[in-house]
Amino acid sequence: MPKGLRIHNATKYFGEGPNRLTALDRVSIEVEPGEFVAVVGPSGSGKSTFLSVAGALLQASEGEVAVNGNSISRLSARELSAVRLNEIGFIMQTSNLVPYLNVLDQLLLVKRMGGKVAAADKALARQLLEGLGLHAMLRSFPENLSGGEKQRVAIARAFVNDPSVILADEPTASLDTKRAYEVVNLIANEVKSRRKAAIMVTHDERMLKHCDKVYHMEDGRLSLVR
Ligand SMILES: Nc1ncnc2c1ncn2[C@@H]1O[C@H](COP(=O)(O)OP(=O)(O)OP(=O)(O)O)[C@@H](O)[C@H]1O
Repeated sequence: MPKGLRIHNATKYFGEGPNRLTALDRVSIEVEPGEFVAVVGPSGSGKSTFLSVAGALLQASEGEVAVNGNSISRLSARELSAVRLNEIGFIMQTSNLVPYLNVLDQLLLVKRMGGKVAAADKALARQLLEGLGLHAMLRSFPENLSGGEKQRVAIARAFVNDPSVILADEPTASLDTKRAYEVVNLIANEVKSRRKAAIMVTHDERMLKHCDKVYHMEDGRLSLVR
């Protein structure tokens, strides 16, 4: 099966019987390694549900999801958790850094969740942080970082397990325009150079120029805009 992210006819229902709501309606998408796609759409259209299904946080009610060539549609909760740790990097609206860990340790914490931290892990963590312009801040704590710097740490953290897929949910929501451009540009650069399949949900049309494709979500249906 091809690498990257493949979703075929994914439908997600919430509730049952007459209260059943179709949050995702036969959604299909293929994102290749090195491809950065955006998903835009109104509030309540299903974007968060879509990212949750793509990121193994929620199972689709129907349809197929494959990550890095492996179907995740029939995995146990434990197996899904391993997929999330090893194959998916999440970047959220706010950086969600651990207040009492310095910048380097924010990344090493993720490595520790997967087992022992090797010298190569530390080297990758440093390389990512330095590539994102944080070389002078490896020992800084979150309280001493600006919003843009915190979000750059969150980007590095998403890449540190070398996942196949990067999912970003409104990563610029808490930033001013200049910082927002910087952050999206940095995500795009890392996605390209490290060959990740990446999806960004955004309300901000100005960020779309960094993306290879743009999809629109409406009433749980996904369509290609460009
Ligand atoms: N856990 C849930 N249980 C029941 N309904 C849900 C659940 N999660 C989402 N929904 C419903 O599914 C639909 C899609 O919601 P979703 O959060 O995916 O939209 P969204 O496009 O991300 O919205 P926003 O931009 O406001 O975050 C909405 O009608 C929402 O109320």
